[in-house]
Amino acid sequence: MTEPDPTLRPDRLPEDSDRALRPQALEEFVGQAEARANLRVFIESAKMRGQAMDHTLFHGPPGLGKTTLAQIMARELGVNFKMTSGPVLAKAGDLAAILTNLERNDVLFIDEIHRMNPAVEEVLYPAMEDFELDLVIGEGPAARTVRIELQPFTLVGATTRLGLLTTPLRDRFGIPTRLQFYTEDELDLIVARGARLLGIPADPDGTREIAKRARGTPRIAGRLLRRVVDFALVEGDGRLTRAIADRALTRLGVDHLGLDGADRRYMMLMAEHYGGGPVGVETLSAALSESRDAIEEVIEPYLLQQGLVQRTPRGRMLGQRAWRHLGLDAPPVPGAAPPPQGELFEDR
Ligand SMILES: Nc1ncnc2c1ncn2[C@@H]1O[C@H](COP(=O)(O)OP(=O)(O)OP(=O)(O)O)[C@@H](O)[C@H]1O
Ligand SMILES: [Mg+2]
Repeated sequence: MTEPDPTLRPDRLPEDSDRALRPQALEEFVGQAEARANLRVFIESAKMRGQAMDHTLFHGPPGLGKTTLAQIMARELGVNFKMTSGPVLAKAGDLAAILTNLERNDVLFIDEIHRMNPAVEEVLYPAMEDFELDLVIGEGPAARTVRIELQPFTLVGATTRLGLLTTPLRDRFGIPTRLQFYTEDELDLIVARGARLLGIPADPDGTREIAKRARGTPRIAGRLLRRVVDFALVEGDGRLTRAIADRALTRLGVDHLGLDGADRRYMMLMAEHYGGGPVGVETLSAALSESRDAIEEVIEPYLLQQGLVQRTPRGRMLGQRAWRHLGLDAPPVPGAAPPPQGELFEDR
């Protein structure tokens, strides 16, 4: 089985740390209109009050802008941005050290907050609630607790798996914000902006072609843009046209819905081996040699959003649209009316 091209997956790659395409201000951030409008109000209000903004949780599939929004928040609030992640905070002391070093109203960003060690999470509760830290000094009978006052701060958490957050942690976020997949129009704006920043002239139907095939995800849009620019420079005349975009994306294995090899393998497996389902995620995971997490976090959210796959209590099912996309006939549903198109008693 060939490995999927990492360009096409929303997972993080080193090239994402390239700041060129990352929006720096809320004004520049395209899409997520509702979240953006609300954040604007909460940021302005915190500034007017001179207080730390309420703790904010961003959740949603990878590559939709959680980290970007956290950085923008700090910049708009005019405070420092400190960043860490759940798996990195091994001991309670690691988090305590970070918290005691925060300045007034700073933003502390904890990525993958669902992967925090429970002992570390306990430290976070009083810190979030009362800006206090309870530290245990010494061991055994001599151990005592000291309370340390912290500067007020804003915790910004990010997670791709809201369901894995403990209830007490989730309840301590005043501003939970779900990020949605982007529309084609929004991605078109993002790609056009990216082309401008990369200094490449672009036709409107060239950027549109990338937007259509970016799987609703700005991170993928940015990567596809870079690859199309490579083709435009080497095989075209340096202009991002629809023809160049189509040729580049087809060469990368991105189909016209933006699905890549891993998406199609997932759908084909369901169609050919399980009659379209229902089939359990563990079974799919074993058959595809993909981790269950990768299937649930990376592959499925977009397929679900597009109505290509459905989640049922008995497992995953292929939608009608997926059968059509794969160019296959869906099996007849027992007891259902025959399909409207074609002859009623057509001999098949
Ligand atoms: N609204 C947007 N407009 C333009 N570019 C965006 C937007 N949102 C995200 N991006 C770009 O997409 C890339 C991914 O964004 P980001 O790293 O913030 O995603 P994420 O949600 O934190 O992903 P992960 O779950 O993997 O951490 C970044 O390079 C950023 O420049
Ligand atoms: Mg991130």
